[in-house]
Amino acid sequence: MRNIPVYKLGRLGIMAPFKFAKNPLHFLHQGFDACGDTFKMKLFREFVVTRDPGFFRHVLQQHNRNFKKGSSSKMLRPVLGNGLVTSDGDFWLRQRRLVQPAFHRERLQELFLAMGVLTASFLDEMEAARGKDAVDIDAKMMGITSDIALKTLFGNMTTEDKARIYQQVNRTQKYLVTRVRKPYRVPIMAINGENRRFETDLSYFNKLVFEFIHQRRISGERPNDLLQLLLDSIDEETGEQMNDQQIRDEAITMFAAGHETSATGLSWLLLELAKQPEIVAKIRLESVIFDNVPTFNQLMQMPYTRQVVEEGLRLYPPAWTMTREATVDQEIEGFDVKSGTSVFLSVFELHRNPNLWKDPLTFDPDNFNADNVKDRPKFNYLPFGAGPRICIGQQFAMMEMQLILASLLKRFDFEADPSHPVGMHPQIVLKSTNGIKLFVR
Ligand code: HEM
Repeated sequence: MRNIPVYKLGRLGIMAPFKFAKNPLHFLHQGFDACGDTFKMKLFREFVVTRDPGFFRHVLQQHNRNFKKGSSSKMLRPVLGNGLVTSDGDFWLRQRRLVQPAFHRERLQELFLAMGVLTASFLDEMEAARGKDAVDIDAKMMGITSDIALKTLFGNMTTEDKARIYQQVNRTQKYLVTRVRKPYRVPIMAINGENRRFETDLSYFNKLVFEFIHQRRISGERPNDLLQLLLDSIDEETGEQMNDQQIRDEAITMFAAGHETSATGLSWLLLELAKQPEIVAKIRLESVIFDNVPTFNQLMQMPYTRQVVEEGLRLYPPAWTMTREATVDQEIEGFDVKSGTSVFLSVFELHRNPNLWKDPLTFDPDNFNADNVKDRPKFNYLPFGAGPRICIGQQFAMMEMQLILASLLKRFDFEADPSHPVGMHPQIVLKSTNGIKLFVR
């Protein structure tokens, strides 16, 4: 068996956690440059970091039972509870069986109607920005995708509650990421009010969600949204249903997993397309079949738009990393991996791995034309993960991103703001440093 190359952090190793916290993408990239597609490094504790598709296959699919979610999910548990993203083992399997039917194709087609209505009014909102100062496109995308997530999950909600949720989600994410990336700040957070604010945000959010569940149970109404599907779902084997706490955990998990990911993916795409008029022209050619926003069937007739979204998720994968913890000693791709090892699967680097992609840094939707897709091994491209824990909302997200992208580009031109440089700033999802600003024309 081979030894895993060690990423030597040198005499400045003591600074490594700070360097990692400041720019994790650059830090890891240097590791791959120095060691190849898999390496070991010690950052508070030992990690195996990889961009080797064989490793992804082993961990996510072939031997997925040899791993658990590990410390990454512990960080999210205070907010997501024991929902699909954070649970493991039999409990996870049972929940997955209960939630899966909510994402069947016919259900999604029904949810698509709500997405279309919200996208149409979003276009009118964007109209107000035409010809004015550059807009914060991240904020706009978070606005529409959280509107869609809240509507498809809970039905109607007041504007005030929506605005508060939006603000709290941002704060909560920063809080959780800081605790993991900068553990030296944890004691400060206990005294500077950050812990207290987090608790207050969370209890407001919980109260709101439990109230939604309660109201729905007593109202006798049965709207077509995800909350209703969660309330109705029955485990076929045991006949059991979810209690309020489980429904709360799954609903918040879907909200958390399901809107910032799509929003970030769309923001990066719009920034990229602001530099790619030929690609925009091709999307517009496909868009002649609809007027304002496409129907579900029209969207299915727009393969190039789909390719553009897929390429966006390659170069800017919102879920830029997945982590697991080995639960047994094992051999992975010839390497000896001990039980308890944390494995850091870098989706970002997998998608830019020069050994797997021709011109990996060039935005090229033809990477996803039928011929190229046919010839590509499945584990070279994993924006939604793989194996039993593959993203449950994959189809929902693809539909949503194509719908919003095609509708926006049909009506508007976007232009980057040269006075606002953009860098990548990975948090739980691959955010930008200071937001993305675009002129709307
Ligand atoms: C562009 C948008 C999205 C991306 C890139 C994305 C990516 C991912 C990835 C990579 C995973 C696997 C994580 C792992 O194995 O550790 C995942 C899991 C998950 N995603 Fe998504 N996701 C997106 C949208 C959504 C949406 C719209 C929903 C729900 C409405 C959703 C709900 C979930 C859930 C519940 C899981 C956990 C599944 C399980 O462990 O059984 N995601 N997602």
